[in-house]
Amino acid sequence: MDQVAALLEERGPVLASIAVVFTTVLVATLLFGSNHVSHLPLVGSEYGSTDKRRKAFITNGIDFYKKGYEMFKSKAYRLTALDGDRIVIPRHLMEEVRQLPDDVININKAFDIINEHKHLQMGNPKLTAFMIHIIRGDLTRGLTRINPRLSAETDQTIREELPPCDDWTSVVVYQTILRMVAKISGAIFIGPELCRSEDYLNASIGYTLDFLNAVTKLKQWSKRWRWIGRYFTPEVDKLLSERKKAHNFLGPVIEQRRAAMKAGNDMPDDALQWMLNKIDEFGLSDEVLAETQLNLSMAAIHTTTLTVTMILYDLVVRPDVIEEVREEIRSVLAAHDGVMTSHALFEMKLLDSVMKESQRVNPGSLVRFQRYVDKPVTLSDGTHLPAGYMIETPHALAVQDPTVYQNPETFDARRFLNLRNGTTEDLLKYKNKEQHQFVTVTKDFLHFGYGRHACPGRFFAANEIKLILARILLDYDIRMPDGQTERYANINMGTDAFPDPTKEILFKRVKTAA
Ligand code: HEM
Repeated sequence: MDQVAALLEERGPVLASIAVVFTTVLVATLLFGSNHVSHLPLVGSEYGSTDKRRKAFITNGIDFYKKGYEMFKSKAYRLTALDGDRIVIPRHLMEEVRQLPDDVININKAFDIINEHKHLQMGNPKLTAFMIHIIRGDLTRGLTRINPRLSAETDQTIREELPPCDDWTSVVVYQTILRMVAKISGAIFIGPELCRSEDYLNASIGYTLDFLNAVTKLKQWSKRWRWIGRYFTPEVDKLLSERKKAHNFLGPVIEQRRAAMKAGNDMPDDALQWMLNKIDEFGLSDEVLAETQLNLSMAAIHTTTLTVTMILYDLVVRPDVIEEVREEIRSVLAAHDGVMTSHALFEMKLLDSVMKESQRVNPGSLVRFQRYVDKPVTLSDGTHLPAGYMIETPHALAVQDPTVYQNPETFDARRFLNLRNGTTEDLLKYKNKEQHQFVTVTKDFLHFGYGRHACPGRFFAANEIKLILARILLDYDIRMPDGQTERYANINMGTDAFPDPTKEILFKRVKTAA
């Protein structure tokens, strides 16, 4: 005892310092350690264990987000989704979060988790980087040059895909628009002949559906059993066999292009060629090139189709809006010698407003900006994001919040037009009112995501959507089937909402003066 007393007397200050440092490290680890999240409130805790919360999320997911939004508008919170705990980031922190580097919040790893890439043999980050490079550098930059072709393809495809419609004719909207979008996009992705082949259409349309089916079915297995569940999920085998078929179709197409290049022929101006021109620079094989084409279709075709279908469902129950939009299209075209140039499309500002309002009212997914936290980080308000967690933001709730947009429950065709030209009060107080355009991403409107990974295809999509809608509205009258006046309800699946793909509307060709 005496020895201990002597030691304490002699080394007391040193031991005390060690104790202070040890305690500080311990407290800091507990508070901000890589997996520490208890400072974030947990929505749904009343359901009990993680497994019970996960099950409750399957049926009440939307309520979880709504509750979290009401309770913690300006604070991050947690909830347990299908793949485990997620951290939901409030709108005001998005400006800060979007600037975090990719090695801190990672979109590719988020897609790996959301889309079950490991089990579906997908998710090559080099391929994704290559595809984004082509979309940004060749497709978007070339839009003004490409637009006349896109416009001609749109006119031709609408004539091909719609029946004659000499009298009122019923059309299944989603299916028809899907083929239109696949052909029109395909004309720019792979060329105007191949995009019309049924093999290409099957690959570009069917593959995405097979992929969505496989992911949905696989997710029904609990996360820890998916590696084995994959072998009992026929939808996964279907996806893999369809991928093989798509490669069998695309392989020879690529070989022919290579042979034509070697022979010094004039080469087409399409995404396949832009890819061939740059693939060596990226050190990728022709096999990966075929996969890149498939991924391009997956990113582009269904997203664009869902958007056009939603807009048509919104418009068909509002004949007065159709008339106003039509007037705008006619007067813009008159000022542009009847040609749908990129500038003419930009001038269709009411149409742009209708498109954005349709996205606001039908946000598709409740959440956006899904990222995987790869390295822990603490935000300026003290919110700690531990590594290994998924983060996201409740976009759908923000765009329907009366403090963000006035009378959010009303479909106001002119909402974004009036915000752009300053005739409505802008609750968001943007200095640059052009931020209310369809293609603009802001922390308040994340339909196309946000930050450096915001959808790179949105400029192409916006042009294509405007061209399709403008041509349909100019050449056809549309109306609901007899006796129906209500907009077709969306189908809710978990936290996503889709337009009903089975619904029909009536088309009749507008008689032009002889
Ligand atoms: C209206 C149609 C479309 C919608 C609603 C849409 C929506 C989105 C969203 C929400 C993201 C995630 C962004 C983020 O989390 O920050 C995204 C990413 C992406 N989109 Fe789109 N998209 C559309 C059309 C297209 C088209 C036409 C293309 C190709 C031409 C395309 C290519 C991509 C790619 C490659 C990414 C990944 C970007 C990255 O990882 O950096 N999208 N899109």
